[in-house]
Amino acid sequence: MAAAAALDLTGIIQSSSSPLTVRWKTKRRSSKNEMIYCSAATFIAGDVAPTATTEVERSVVRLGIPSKGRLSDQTLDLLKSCQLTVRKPNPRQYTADIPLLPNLEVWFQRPKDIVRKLQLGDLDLGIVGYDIVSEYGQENEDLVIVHDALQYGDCRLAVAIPKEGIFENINSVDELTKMTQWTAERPLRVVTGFTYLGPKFLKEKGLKHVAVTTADGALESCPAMGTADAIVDLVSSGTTLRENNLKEVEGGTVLQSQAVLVASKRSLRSREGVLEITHEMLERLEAHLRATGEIMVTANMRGNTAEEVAHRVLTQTSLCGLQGPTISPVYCLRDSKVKVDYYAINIVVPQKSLYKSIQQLRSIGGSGVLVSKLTYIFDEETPRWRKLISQLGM
Ligand SMILES: Nc1ncnc2c1ncn2[C@@H]1O[C@H](COP(=O)(O)OP(=O)(O)OP(=O)(O)O)[C@@H](O)[C@H]1O
Ligand SMILES: O=P(O)(O)OC[C@H]1O[C@H](OP(=O)(O)OP(=O)(O)O)[C@H](O)[C@@H]1O
Ligand SMILES: [Mg+2]
Repeated sequence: MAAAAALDLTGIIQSSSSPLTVRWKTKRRSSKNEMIYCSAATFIAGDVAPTATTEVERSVVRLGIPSKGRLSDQTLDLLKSCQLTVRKPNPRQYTADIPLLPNLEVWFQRPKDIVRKLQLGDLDLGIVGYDIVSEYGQENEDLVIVHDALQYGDCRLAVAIPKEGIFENINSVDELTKMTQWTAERPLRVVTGFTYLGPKFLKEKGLKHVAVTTADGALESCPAMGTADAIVDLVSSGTTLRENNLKEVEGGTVLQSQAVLVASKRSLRSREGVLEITHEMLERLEAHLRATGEIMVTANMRGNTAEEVAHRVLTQTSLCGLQGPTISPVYCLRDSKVKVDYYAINIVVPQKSLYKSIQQLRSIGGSGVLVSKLTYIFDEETPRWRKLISQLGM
């Protein structure tokens, strides 16, 4: 349900042949009375999907990242871990750059505006929650998920109802659908910030008499206030639901979400440099995320041959590495002769089994154990890149 909007033209910035390009702002009648600004020609009323507009001439590639909220710092941290540190001259500035990617501009935007601006052609790439891509992208064919699992911002969009009262014995969407008290006159009142996904899901589940309203935050308080019967909101740990006497219902998960890298197919196909930057970002993100939680262990071990040492190592369950251990001779000079008494072992092990690995190394004669963090693990060409290329028809 789109919020009502009042159009307020603030000044014509370009008026060439056609179409007319204007700068405008709308004031949404939402609970926060938020202002939405956009530099494009098409007017977006409330949450209606934007349509393509005249694009601003530019040669740089643009990446949108969240300007605030929980994803903002985590996105900057992730990019930094991939050596893609964002350099922002001052906190109130909305643009920044990444020294390693000179042809890229970083724009700090609200998550929903990132998705809108991707569709308008004002951004080429964005990092936001999958929930926001789904809600504001509304299955737009131009949007493509480049990396679907950046491993932060984990949550799900779910239906929740009060634990007690008329819902005491209702524990699934099926049971909710079968409740007889919802009628055209007294529908199930659902409050949600997801006014596209929420109603669509409830309709697909067969709920007939539903009245959806929207609010921007603290939705969990609505049932207790008496302003809604149920909510469709993001759930992560479940604490907010629990603290507000609400419960999720079985079969009530609308979608699972985490931070994703999303792009405009149009940009990838036709804007110079977008595909190359996307490839580099994807490679770095994948290699970094692959390395997260893994560590490199190096140890010395006495032995007669590399094979003999390898045999000892490979009999231990926590010492098998990614593809097996790398074992190399350690040379020393004895009686003017080059000898090999020790072998160096390099293995990548999961961080969570570090102590077990050290114990196993010691048990087979390992000493001088060094442990180092890994920045990247680059595999062969990533399946995500191949998938993207095929989605682009390239
Ligand atoms: N409790 C949560 N745990 C993990 N991720 C979450 C949680 N709530 C939301 N998210 C994810 O983080 C994104 C941003 O949420 P966040 O609440 O930080 O920003 P916002 O709702 O846009 O801003 P605000 O709440 O300040 O208005 C969401 O779109 C979702 O993908
Ligand atoms: O399951 P939990 O771990 O308790 O997290 C869920 C809560 O997190 C989000 O709210 P947020 O903190 O962003 O506040 P907001 O409603 O103001 O956006 C979401 O809207 C839920 O209210
Ligand atoms: Mg929030």
